[in-house]
Amino acid sequence: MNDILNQILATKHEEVAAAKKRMPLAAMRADAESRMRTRDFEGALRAKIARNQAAVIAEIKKASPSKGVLRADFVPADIAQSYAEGDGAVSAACLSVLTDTRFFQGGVDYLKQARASCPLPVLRKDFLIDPYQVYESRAMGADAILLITACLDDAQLADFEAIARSLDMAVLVEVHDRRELERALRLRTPLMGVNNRNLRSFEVTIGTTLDLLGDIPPDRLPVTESGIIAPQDVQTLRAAGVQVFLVGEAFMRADDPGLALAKLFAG
Ligand SMILES: O=P(O)(O)OC[C@@H](O)[C@@H](O)c1c[nH]c2ccccc12
Repeated sequence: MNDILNQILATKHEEVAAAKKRMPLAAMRADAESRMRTRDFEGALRAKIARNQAAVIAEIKKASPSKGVLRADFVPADIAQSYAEGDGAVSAACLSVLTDTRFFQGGVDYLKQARASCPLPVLRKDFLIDPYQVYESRAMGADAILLITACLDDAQLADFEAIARSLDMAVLVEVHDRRELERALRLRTPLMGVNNRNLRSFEVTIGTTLDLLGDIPPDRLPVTESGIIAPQDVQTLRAAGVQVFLVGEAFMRADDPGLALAKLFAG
């Protein structure tokens, strides 16, 4: 069971313990609660959908444990601007920024820089295992957080969601199979992320989304995550009714990430 997810989670527990020593929970909470209003993450997705466009959550990710470094020339502010501009009528609805340093070479400053350089709502992409990190997410400026069902029990999911809501942040809940989906559906958030990548084996197939789609009730918004590389992937998923896409690698490997986004989602 010493798979990559377990290694990541063990590291997170150490990181959170250290962070609490630097800045105790009460102070972090006060910082989070003093922040200005969030940008409307769900609203930005729905605005694209209302215009009959795909709603793209464009990711800023330097590296990943499965692929190594994806982008050597990594300037988060430039990438964020490129995503926000897109090309012609096609641009990102929201951003996702990796803040994990150890496994994804991300960082808190990257999220701040990306958010400051464009008007888009920003998801903090990390492995949240402690309520402290929910406050920390808002304190660093995040408009939304990711909750990974595989990393959390039911009580934690509900608790973290409640804290996020109290801070006006959106919640993207991530699942990989039917059992996890059932648990995720007990939450209030409509944003149901289906990760096409198995976080334990790294196997990727958009079949995961196609498989689970029928079990997501119409009052929820399915978000397909990972492994969307080719226009054919987008066409297949759109034909099945998917409207929200979380894409990283395909854009990170391109010279101009916003142009790559526009090309992948053209037509
Ligand atoms: O780079 P890709 O294959 O387009 O995938 C993006 C995103 O879905 C992926 O980074 C991701 C999905 N869930 C996660 C949880 C933690 C870290 C990363 C992720």
